[in-house]
Amino acid sequence: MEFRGDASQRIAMISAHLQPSFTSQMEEKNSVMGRENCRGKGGKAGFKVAILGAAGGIGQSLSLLMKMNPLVSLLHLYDVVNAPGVTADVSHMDTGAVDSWDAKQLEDALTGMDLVIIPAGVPRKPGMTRDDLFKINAGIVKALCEGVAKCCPNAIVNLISNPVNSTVTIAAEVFKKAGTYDPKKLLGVTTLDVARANTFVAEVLGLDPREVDVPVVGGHAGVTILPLLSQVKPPSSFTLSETEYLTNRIQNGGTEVVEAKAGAGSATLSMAYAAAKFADACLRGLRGDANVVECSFVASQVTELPFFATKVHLGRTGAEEVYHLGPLNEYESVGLEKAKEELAGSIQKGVDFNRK
Ligand SMILES: NC(=O)C1=CN([C@@H]2O[C@H](COP(=O)(O)OP(=O)(O)OC[C@H]3O[C@@H](n4cnc5c(N)ncnc54)[C@H](O)[C@@H]3O)[C@@H](O)[C@H]2O)C=CC1
Ligand SMILES: O=C([O-])CC(=O)C(=O)O
Repeated sequence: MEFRGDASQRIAMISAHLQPSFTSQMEEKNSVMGRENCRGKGGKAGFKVAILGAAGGIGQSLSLLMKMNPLVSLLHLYDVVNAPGVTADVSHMDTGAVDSWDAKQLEDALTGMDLVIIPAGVPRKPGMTRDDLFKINAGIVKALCEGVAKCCPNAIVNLISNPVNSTVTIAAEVFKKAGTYDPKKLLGVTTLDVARANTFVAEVLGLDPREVDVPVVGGHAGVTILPLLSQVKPPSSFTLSETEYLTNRIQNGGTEVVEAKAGAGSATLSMAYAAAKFADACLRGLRGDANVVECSFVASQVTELPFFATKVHLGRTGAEEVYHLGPLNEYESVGLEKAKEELAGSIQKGVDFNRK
C-alpha cells in the first residue's frame, strides 16, 4: 500500500481531488459522521468504505487493514453477526472513524459509501470447489447488491465472495435490473492470484516478491486462473517444467490453503492483505492518482466473454481502461482456451440465477 507523506499533506491532496458531491452540504447533513453513536471523528476529507461480512475470517483482518488506511475517513462494518465486537475492537485504533451495523441495518451501512467491499459468504472445506459455494453465496451476494443499488448506486464494488466467476455476474444483473449498472464500478477481486503468482515466481527466480510482477488473467477458479509467465517483470524465461509447476501452483493456491487449514476455512489473512491492497488502489484511483493498474475480473471486450480478468486502469470513475492480453506463448494460448470454456459456464450460471 502506498501511504506517502505526512497527514496534512495527504489530507490536502485528498481534499484537492475529492469530487464536489462528496462534500456537498446535503451529504454533510445526512452524513453518519453526525450520528451520536459514530465512534470517533474521521475528519471531512477521505473516503467512506463499507465492508459487508466484516466479522468473518477475511472481514476482521480486512477491517483492521482498512482502519489503518489514511485514505479512509469512515469505515462501516456490517455483518449478520458480531459486527459490534469487531467495531469496538478496531475503534480503539487512533485512526479514522468506524461504525457498526447489524443484520437489519444494511441500508444505513451502505448510505453515502464510496467503496463497498464484499467478503460475505461461506468459505470452502477440503474436497469442495468454489462452485460448490454458489448455492449459499449467490443469494447473499444478490441481497447485498440490491442494497448497494438502492443506497449507494455510485459506489465502487469490490466483490470477494466465491465463486467470483459467477458472483460478479449476479451483481451485474442486480444492478442492470435496478437501472444502476456501471460496468466500470463492478470489480471482482483477483489480487490474491497475483500475490501468489508474484510469490511463487520470486521463489523460483530467487528474487524478492516485491520486485516481481506477474499478470494473471481469466477468472478466479482452477484453470480459469491463467498466469502469463511470458510477461513476467523483470523479464525472465522458464523451462517447460518450471512453467507447469508454477501454473499448477498458482491455479491451486486456494486449495493449498484449504487443505492446510483442514476444515477451518480458506485463505483469510493473505486474502485480507490482497483485498486491502486492491481497495487502496481503487481509492488512489478515485483520488485521481496516475498509473494505478491492477488485475481484476471486470466487464470486458478483451475476449468474446462478457467478463474477464486482465490488468485495468483504476481512475476517478473505476476501471476506466481494460488492457488487452498482450502476446501469449503457445502454453498460454492453450490455457486461455481452457479458461474461456470454463468461464463461459460460470458467467452464464450467474446470469441464470437472477432470471429465476
Ligand atoms: N476472491 C478471492 O480471492 C477469495 C474469496 N474468498 C471467499 O470469501 C468469502 C468469505 O470467506 P471467509 O471470510 O473466510 O468466510 P467466513 O465464514 O469466515 O466469513 C464470512 C462472513 O460473512 C458473514 N455473512 C454471511 N451472510 C451474510 C450476509 N447476508 N450479510 C453480511 N454478512 C454475511 C458471516 O456472518 C461471516 O462473518 C468466501 O466465499 C470465500 O470463498 C476467500 C478467499 C479468497
Ligand atoms: O480457495 C478458496 O476457496 C478461497 C479462494 O478463493 C482463494 O484462496 O483463492
